[in-house]
Amino acid sequence: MVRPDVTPAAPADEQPSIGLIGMGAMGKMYAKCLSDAGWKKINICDIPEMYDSLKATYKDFPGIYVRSDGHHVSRTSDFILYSVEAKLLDKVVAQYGPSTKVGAIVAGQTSVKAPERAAFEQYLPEDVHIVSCHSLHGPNIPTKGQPLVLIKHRAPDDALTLVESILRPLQSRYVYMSYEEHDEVTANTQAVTHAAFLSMGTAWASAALYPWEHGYYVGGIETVKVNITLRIFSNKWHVYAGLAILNPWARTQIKQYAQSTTDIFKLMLAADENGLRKRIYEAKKAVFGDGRSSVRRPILLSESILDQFSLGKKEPLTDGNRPLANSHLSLLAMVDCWARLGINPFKHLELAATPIFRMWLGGAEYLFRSDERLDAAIHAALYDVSHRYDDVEFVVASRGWSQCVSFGNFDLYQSRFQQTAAFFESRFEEAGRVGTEMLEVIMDSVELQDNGTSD
Ligand SMILES: NC(=O)C1=CN([C@@H]2O[C@H](COP(=O)(O)OP(=O)(O)OC[C@H]3O[C@@H](n4cnc5c(N)ncnc54)[C@H](OP(=O)(O)O)[C@@H]3O)[C@@H](O)[C@H]2O)C=CC1
Ligand SMILES: O=C(O)C(=O)Cc1ccc(O)cc1
Repeated sequence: MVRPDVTPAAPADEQPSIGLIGMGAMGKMYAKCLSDAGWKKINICDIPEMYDSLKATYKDFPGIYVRSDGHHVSRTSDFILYSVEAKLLDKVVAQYGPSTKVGAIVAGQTSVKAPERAAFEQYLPEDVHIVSCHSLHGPNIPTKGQPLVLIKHRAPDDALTLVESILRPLQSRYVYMSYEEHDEVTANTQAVTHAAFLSMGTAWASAALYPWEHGYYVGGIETVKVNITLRIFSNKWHVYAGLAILNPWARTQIKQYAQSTTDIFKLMLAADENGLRKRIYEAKKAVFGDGRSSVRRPILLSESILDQFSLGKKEPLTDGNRPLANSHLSLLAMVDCWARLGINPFKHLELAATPIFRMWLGGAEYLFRSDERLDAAIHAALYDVSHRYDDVEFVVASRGWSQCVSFGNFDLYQSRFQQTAAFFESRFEEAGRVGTEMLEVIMDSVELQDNGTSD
């Protein structure tokens, strides 16, 4: 029996055997980190066709054993983590779940938990435990300090302690939730945030416009929009499709985002200044408070920091000596959507924010905390038509993504995603590098603030 508080310093015969099924981006990240830390019995597999290439990749990794399939991994491991596509999970667990070793603990890395829970409950034998997890960040972000959700679903306390011990080398911050809480929170944070960036990408691709090349989307929060959009489209489509389509809460959030976008755009077209100001300022009050009592320190995105990460080599277009105003429809709609759904994004920020959600909330806060900036956006939305072409594409794109998610259509999602991704593909390498640097610098500056050392 393995001690629940075991560490990688323990002799190999006292260590738990760890099983990783699915050796894509996330499986690889976990294998490397756990092996580097000194866990000595890590069984891995992907689909059988990948066996030889996995053997070659891991030949020099101490403690990593490539197995022929998930049956072998399941039969030999005390802790088994499935890191496969959400849509395939049911099939994969149906196949290998019944082979799980008696008394083992099973987890899933799946970004959406409703189908994972159903598959585990249906196919795992009664004599195995379920303690699931979810790293709330992509595979290219350092794991240290990032939220790692742990879900003790069907297990004694000791099983949770053992999972904590096994995953401790990631140095992530454990966040404890139930399966239901997980899906509600990630619908509020990830799914609706992705809807905004997917819509921006599709809008720019539909307009055949590389946003950083024309001086409009250069510098400040425009840099966040461009870099995160490209980051999302360079990731795997199935990650975003799964967490939006299979999450029972997500379609409501994404639908409201598209509705907020449309409603605001109608007020813009009607040049209804009173109506638009009222709606935006009510949303601001609901999400950011009345400005008199600041309950928390702002995220503080700094223009000077963000400017360093712009993909655009052009100077931003200006109006006199100010940067050209943008309606920031995507951000106005985001805050309106949070307000209408009664979502408090700051509650999620403290508990379970992904780096992308943190950046997006930072962008919203940057715009909404300053009445001067917000008024400039409202004024541009009503009277400056230079962004109208982009805004109309954005409305169409956001409704298209919402429909695609509510139809639950994976094929349509894949086509939409890949079509837009193809438009941006030539810049993925640069955008990935610059985007990672940007996220790291912003996360470091947040850490400094949290430690009270930024002043
Ligand atoms: N990427 C991200 O940013 C994050 C992803 N996640 C979640 O983690 C999970 C994995 O994502 P990610 O690693 O990015 O995706 P990948 O597509 O990179 O990896 C999934 C892997 O599982 C393999 N697989 C499929 N079927 C089987 C099987 N029967 N036996 C063994 N392996 C199989 C796939 O093979 P094949 O390609 O041939 O299908 C693929 O190599 C998903 O559920 C995702 O939602 C969670 C946090 C962040
Ligand atoms: O940070 C984000 O929202 C990302 O896009 C990366 C990501 C994708 C899927 C997850 O389950 C967790 C993180």
